[in-house]
Amino acid sequence: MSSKSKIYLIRRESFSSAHRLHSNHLSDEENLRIYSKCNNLYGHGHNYVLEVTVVGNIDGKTGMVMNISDLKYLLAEYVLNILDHKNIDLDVEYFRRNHVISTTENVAIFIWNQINDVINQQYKNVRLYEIKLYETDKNIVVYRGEEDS
Ligand SMILES: Nc1nc2c(c(=O)[nH]1)N=C([C@H](O)[C@H](O)COP(=O)(O)OP(=O)(O)OP(=O)(O)O)CN2
Ligand SMILES: [Zn+2]
Repeated sequence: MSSKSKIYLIRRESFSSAHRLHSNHLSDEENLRIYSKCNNLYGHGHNYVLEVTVVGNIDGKTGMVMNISDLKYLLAEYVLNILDHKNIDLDVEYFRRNHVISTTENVAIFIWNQINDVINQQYKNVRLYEIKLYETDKNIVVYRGEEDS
């Protein structure tokens, strides 16, 4: 027996990473003009706060949409172990290999892509709804997997 109530379940995690905002599509002058202090050669760091929201119905047998502990372990394996205490540009293959600019927008999309398929494969009645990523208290990005048509 499952309820039809649609529940949004949120897990908050934090991680510390270094990065440098630098685009291979821009000259050094343009990089400095656009990214200013964030383009400093040896980078800088952030204590990111991540809020992952999944949505689903309550399972009548467990009273849960999914066990938040399972979400915790999933985030540890696919996100935190990869990003925490790393240099995003140098240590994270997706950013290093593809020269992806490590803006909060691109890190949020990376996190979505890291866990969306895993959640869809492991949980029939749950889907990933939102990645909310705080680069600082004031700089926040929300991504819901939407693509403009
Ligand atoms: N669209 C984006 N703009 C900027 C990003 C980003 O990821 N997406 N990132 C940065 C830099 O990473 C920079 O480090 C932001 O830090 P900072 O300027 O210190 O953050 P605050 O704005 O919170 O600092 P205050 O000076 O206290 O306002 C820049 N832009
Ligand atoms: Zn930064």
